[in-house]
Amino acid sequence: RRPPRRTSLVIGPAGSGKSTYCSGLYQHCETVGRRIHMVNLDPAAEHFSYPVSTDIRELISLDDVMEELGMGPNGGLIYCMEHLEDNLDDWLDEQLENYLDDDYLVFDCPGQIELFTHVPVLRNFVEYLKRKNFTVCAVYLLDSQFVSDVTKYISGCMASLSAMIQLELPHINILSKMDLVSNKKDVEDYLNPEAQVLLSQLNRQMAPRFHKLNKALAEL
Ligand SMILES: Nc1nc2c(ncn2[C@@H]2O[C@H](COP(=O)(O)OP(=O)(O)OP(=O)(O)O)[C@@H](O)[C@H]2O)c(=O)[nH]1
Repeated sequence: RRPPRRTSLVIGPAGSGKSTYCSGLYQHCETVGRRIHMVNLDPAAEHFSYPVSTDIRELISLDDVMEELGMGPNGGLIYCMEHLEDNLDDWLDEQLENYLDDDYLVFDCPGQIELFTHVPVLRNFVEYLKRKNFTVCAVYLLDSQFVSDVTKYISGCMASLSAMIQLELPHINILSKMDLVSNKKDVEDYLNPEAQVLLSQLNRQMAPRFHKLNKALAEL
């Protein structure tokens, strides 16, 4: 049996820094002599700061779908991803044949949160990769502004947790845009937060009728 091939799925909300992370990772691998290929899975992407080896837009692009089917950007995106799903066993199979077993593949995904919270497309994509003998890791980018305030922190954690549950993959959270954080100590406080501290911060900001909900969230 061949050893598993390695890949990661770069996910996270729109604008969280996925493409920038991919670009940094590409440069790092180039420097250390590791063969890496970047796969663009965003049918709406236009500019890249890394060389794209395989591009979903060769199969389908959001512009074409919106123009030809009269769909809006979100419905069109889901349509494109479902089209990809329907073409995994031919189009993507053919693309993956170009790579060697030891090559590292990185999939730069679209930022629409529904793709990794409740729509099954990415989940099915992951199952496909596993069938093809890939080990898959989820890399979840979160803008560091989400660790500047307790309500944003809860919302950021919930979105990440939802991706963890939906994809069931080894999961790495990465805080992006750390250079924009003026007080690094604030971030440290959120890395291993005490439930009780979160709860009292939440309760201070919110009306008493939310206190029971806050307690349940802080415990989670
Ligand atoms: N200051 C700073 N800006 C960053 C950093 N990472 C990303 N950005 C900026 O944030 C914006 C969005 O970054 P992208 O890498 O395009 O984010 P994305 O998640 O790929 O975006 P979508 O594909 O549209 O979902 C760009 O203007 C980047 O230059 C960072 O570490 N620091």
